[in-house]
Amino acid sequence: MSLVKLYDTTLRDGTQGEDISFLVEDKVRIAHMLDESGIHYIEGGWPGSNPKDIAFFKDIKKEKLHQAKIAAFGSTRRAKVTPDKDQNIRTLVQSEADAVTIFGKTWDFHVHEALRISLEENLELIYDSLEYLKARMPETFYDAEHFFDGYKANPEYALKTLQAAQQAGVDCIILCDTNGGTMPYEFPKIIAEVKKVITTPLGIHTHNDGDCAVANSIMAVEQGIVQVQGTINGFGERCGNANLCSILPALKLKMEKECISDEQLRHLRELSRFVYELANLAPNKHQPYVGNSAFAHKGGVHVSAIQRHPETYEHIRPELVGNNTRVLVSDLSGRSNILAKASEFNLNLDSKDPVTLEILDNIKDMENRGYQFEGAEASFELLMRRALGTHRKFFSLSGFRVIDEKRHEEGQPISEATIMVKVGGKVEHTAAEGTGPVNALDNALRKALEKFYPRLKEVKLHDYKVRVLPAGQGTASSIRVLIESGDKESRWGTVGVSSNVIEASYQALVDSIEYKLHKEEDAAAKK
Ligand SMILES: CC(=O)SCCNC(=O)CCNC(=O)[C@H](O)C(C)(C)COP(=O)(O)OP(=O)(O)OC[C@H]1O[C@@H](n2cnc3c(N)ncnc32)[C@H](O)[C@@H]1OP(=O)(O)O
Ligand SMILES: CC(=O)C(=O)O
Repeated sequence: MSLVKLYDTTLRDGTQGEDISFLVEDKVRIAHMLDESGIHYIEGGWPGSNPKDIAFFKDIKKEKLHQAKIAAFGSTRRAKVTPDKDQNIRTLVQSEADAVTIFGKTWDFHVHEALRISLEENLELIYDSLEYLKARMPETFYDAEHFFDGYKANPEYALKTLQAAQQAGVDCIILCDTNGGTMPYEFPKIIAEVKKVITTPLGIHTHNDGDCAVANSIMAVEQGIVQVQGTINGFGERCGNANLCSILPALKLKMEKECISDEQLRHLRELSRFVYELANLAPNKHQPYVGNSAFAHKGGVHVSAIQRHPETYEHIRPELVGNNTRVLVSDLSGRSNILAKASEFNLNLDSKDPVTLEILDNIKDMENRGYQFEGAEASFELLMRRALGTHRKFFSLSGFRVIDEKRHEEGQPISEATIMVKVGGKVEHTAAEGTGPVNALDNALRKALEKFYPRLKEVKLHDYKVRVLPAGQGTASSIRVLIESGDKESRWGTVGVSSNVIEASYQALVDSIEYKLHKEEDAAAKK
């Protein structure tokens, strides 16, 4: 197995992505996580850009990392100054990073248009910036910006820029697909031409504008490239950078390259979610390898087959990257989906039991009426319990009333709910206010029930989604409400459907409460 060095630029190029920003403390936490995950180089930022990035390099010096090296990023010197006078180059040296990476121009068009200097002057910029840094930094890398576009426009000049970097003695020359439009089939020929004149180790840095960043990085590794740059979750400028969460398992599991350990790979999903969390973004559920849907099976035929052998519809074992197989329930289900779910919920169900078919028919009918169980597994579990006769009715509703009152044109409406419930023969009548009618109803219902079931206090409402179902009846359309609730241990989803948004919300709220009460009862029975 040959070694591929991983170079993460989440903290630099990743933050060039729209909506991505990290505090210095977040950057330090992410750096620790990347270090534990076996990443060899962590590009922490551009110290010549802003005080936050300078602070990162200062703070990270105080931290103990296991093996990762910290790299500082910048550009070649400005045209009219020598490296020792160039503020950007000086801050790179002052960062005291373990490695430095600077980008320079490869594409003659960029030299003319962006720098507005001669081609010869650009070669001088590259050479003497790198020579200066090489003498002062432990390791020096050169990002050949727009290498592939530059090569296609003027191969002779593009190679001359790489030669200037090689003459300055850099440790690695990184070929960048900066505009992200190069196609995988272009890589073998271009890299073979580079290797004819460049003996310095080569790296790859790709962007995802043509949706080929991961494929292009893999092609480059196939051509003998030894450093792969990318970001966690593919964060980065425009459409993002090459996604290391896809490249890592590809290198390890498909190409058998030495890069990180099996144990580190098993934490890949955790790493992905940690970075989403600190970026304050919802994880992409369809993300390959690490997303919630990456190993989620919906079609009945698929579910039947994976139960016989997982490899029928899974390209790797999900556990290898810290993920797991999921079975979804919908109108595309067959008996296998129902049986898999029953076993997941510890419910006894046999494939020959007529209840299995009854549940399946019920789901298909309900999905036709607008219910959706994919995001509402708790409602589905309750539906199964009802069919199996193991559902317990913890309370019954005697009635509720919700009032929304707006007293002035400019004033906020006031919402109030009253509810009457019966619990074991006792009647409870409560009222509560809320920030809206559904919140008021939720507050009143909990207030009434918490007296009997105090552990309901632990339940928090995490998400509330309303979807108008496409029946074309305007404000008289059917409404689907999906609620996500949770306690200290877990989260669960419930669903309600009605032409009345309050009724749809009530159904989803009641399912959420009943699910929690069943969960508590089952846990108590186990003890
Ligand atoms: C492909 C990449 O992702 S490269 C990284 C891009 N990332 C960023 O730009 C984020 C951080 N950038 C910044 O904070 C700012 O742009 C700074 C501090 C670096 C520079 O700010 P300013 O001095 O105001 O310049 P500005 O942002 O307008 O950039 C244009 C300048 O960069 C120069 N420049 C661009 N690329 C290079 C290069 N490779 N080498 C030297 N100079 C360069 C241009 O010639 C121009 O200088 P001029 O105005 O003197 O002609
Ligand atoms: C250097 C860099 O980030 C790029 O070329 O995309």
